Amino acid sequence: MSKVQPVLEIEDVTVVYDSPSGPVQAVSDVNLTVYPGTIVGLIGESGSGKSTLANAIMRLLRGNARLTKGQIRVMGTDIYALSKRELRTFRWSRMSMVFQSAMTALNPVMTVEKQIVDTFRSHRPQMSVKEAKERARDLLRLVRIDEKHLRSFPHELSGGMRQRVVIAIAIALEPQLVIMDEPTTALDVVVQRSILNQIQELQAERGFAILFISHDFSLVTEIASRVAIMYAGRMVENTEAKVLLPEVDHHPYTEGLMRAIPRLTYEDVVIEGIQGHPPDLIDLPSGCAYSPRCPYATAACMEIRPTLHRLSHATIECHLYSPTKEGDSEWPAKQLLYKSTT
Ligand SMILES: Nc1ncnc2c1ncn2[C@@H]1O[C@H](COP(=O)(O)OP(=O)(O)OP(=O)(O)O)[C@@H](O)[C@H]1O
Ligand code: NI
Repeated sequence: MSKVQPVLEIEDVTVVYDSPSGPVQAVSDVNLTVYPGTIVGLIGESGSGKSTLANAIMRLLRGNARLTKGQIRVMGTDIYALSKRELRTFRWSRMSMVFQSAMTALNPVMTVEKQIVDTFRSHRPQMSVKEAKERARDLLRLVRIDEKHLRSFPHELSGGMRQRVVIAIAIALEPQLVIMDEPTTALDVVVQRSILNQIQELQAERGFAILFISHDFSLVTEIASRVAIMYAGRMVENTEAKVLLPEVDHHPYTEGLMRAIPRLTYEDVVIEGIQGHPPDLIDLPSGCAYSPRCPYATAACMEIRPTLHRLSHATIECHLYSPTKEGDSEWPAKQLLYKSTT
């Protein structure tokens, strides 16, 4: 089998926000690879660094944000080695992003048609206005919006329609990678469902890869084949989605997220949240960032930062899965906890 070139390779990426109280470590030593035509989910609670990582990939870090370490390659190209001009052509034609709020992504004083036509014309100057208009009509049809809305302004559309327009613009130039940062969060459940189906259909038809960001665990496991889990700026686990089951070994944080999904019992809905709060990103603990909340944590976890351990179904950054800890009571062990609780 020949080696498939990944669409996205993130290597040891660290992003810091400078703040008056010190550097905020929003993303720390993150690694991630996305292959063509796949959907990778990125989850983690609010403030875990998901959007910061997305902006770093798109080279959209602004103001006090700095990429201090690492490399990001899209289709083999180092995004940070591109000139400004090269980056402009690269963005939207090779990689694009769907932001959470369609209102901020769209120009309020421009018709839908004009926005799509402009996207084509700015990247493909040789394309005639007539052809760009035809393409705009095709795109709207693709996202199932009546072509009469070509003449609509964003405020004349429903939230769901606006997000469909944003998705249409994101895939207009046929990029190989589309980053979707909470693309349906602002919408009600029914619209959310229909847009999600639409995203899956478009992806299957056009074959682009998606990095799908969400804090909704069940949504992500439904749409993605792999799931990357962030905690306090670190990617603590990268797993196949289909093995996200209670009986399979995962990071304790992933286990906590799984337990936090509402489950129907005979009488009631049981939601077991994760106790405690994420750490202060200005003053990260020296050991495992999750240790203060982790039911398995030992003194060693508080002091020594775990490294990534490769299991057959997942890569997990946790001392539980270190092969060298055996027989050493200093290190956490799952069996002990299971025994004590059953
Ligand atoms: N401009 C900024 N200056 C300082 N800190 C920032 C800035 N922007 C974000 N942060 C901090 O960086 C961390 C990561 O934020 P980020 O928005 O990437 O998280 P997120 O996982 O996308 O969260 P959410 O689910 O709420 O969108 C947070 O602690 C946030 O407070
Ligand atoms: Ni975010």
